[in-house]
Amino acid sequence: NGKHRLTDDVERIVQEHLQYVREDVSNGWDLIHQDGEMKVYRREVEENGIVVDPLKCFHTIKGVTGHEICRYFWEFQYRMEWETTLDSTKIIEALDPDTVIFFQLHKRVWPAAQRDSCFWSHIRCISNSDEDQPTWLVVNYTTPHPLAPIKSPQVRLVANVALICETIISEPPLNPKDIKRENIQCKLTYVAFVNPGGWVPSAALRGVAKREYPRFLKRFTSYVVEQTRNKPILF
Ligand SMILES: CCCc1ccc(-c2ccc(S(=O)(=O)CCO)cc2)cc1[C@H]1C[C@H]1c1ccccn1
Repeated sequence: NGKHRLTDDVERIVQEHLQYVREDVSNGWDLIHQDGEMKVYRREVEENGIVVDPLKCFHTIKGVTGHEICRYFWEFQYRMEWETTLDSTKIIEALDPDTVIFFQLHKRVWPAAQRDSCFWSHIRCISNSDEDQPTWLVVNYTTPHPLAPIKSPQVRLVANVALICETIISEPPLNPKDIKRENIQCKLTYVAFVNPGGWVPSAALRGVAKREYPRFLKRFTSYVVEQTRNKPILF
């Protein structure tokens, strides 16, 4: 794909996430939610009195591929179908076929001021030779943009989010064409570093995050299972 002004930034952040996704959550992370295969962990971190808790979620979803999960997460046209925490979303620039810039208005989290976000969103397939299936990922990373001016009373949040997916095929048939959805599953890791961009009562923000992240991940993954149920498998 074509080189653009953010090519180097995208490469650097993608590589950072590929390192970070391997770090285990044994020390310093609290398990804040578990629901079947979904496990949500959080570290309590404050920067200048602002809660910036990193979040890490592991989930295994039967019947879908990592490419399908990443595709529905990245594509603009599905966003408002699964995202319940947004007032609006739009693409303000396309940098290449796999990298676009979003501008989003987030629903107000009382008593905080309304947040908006502007981030590049990049989707990529990483073929790891030893594994049979490639890794698919999406990274959303805050960036300034002339078409997303910071306008009071909205507060610009700072987000660095990655969705990294592996596809597992159990009992692979001799002919890949015979693979059925009951033989595939996606193992996903979702990491979110969100700085609310201005002071929010820490207890309130921690409560919203503890409720909203599991809800959003459950809703999003269920949405992809529904949307792909009778469609050919996208590897
Ligand atoms: C005051 C700031 C609140 C707040 C704003 C925004 C976000 C947030 C940003 C980006 C992404 S995403 O995964 O990149 C999907 C893009 O649409 C998810 C969540 C999180 C919170 C924190 C509160 C947590 C939360 C988590 C999930 C959904 C909504 N809110």
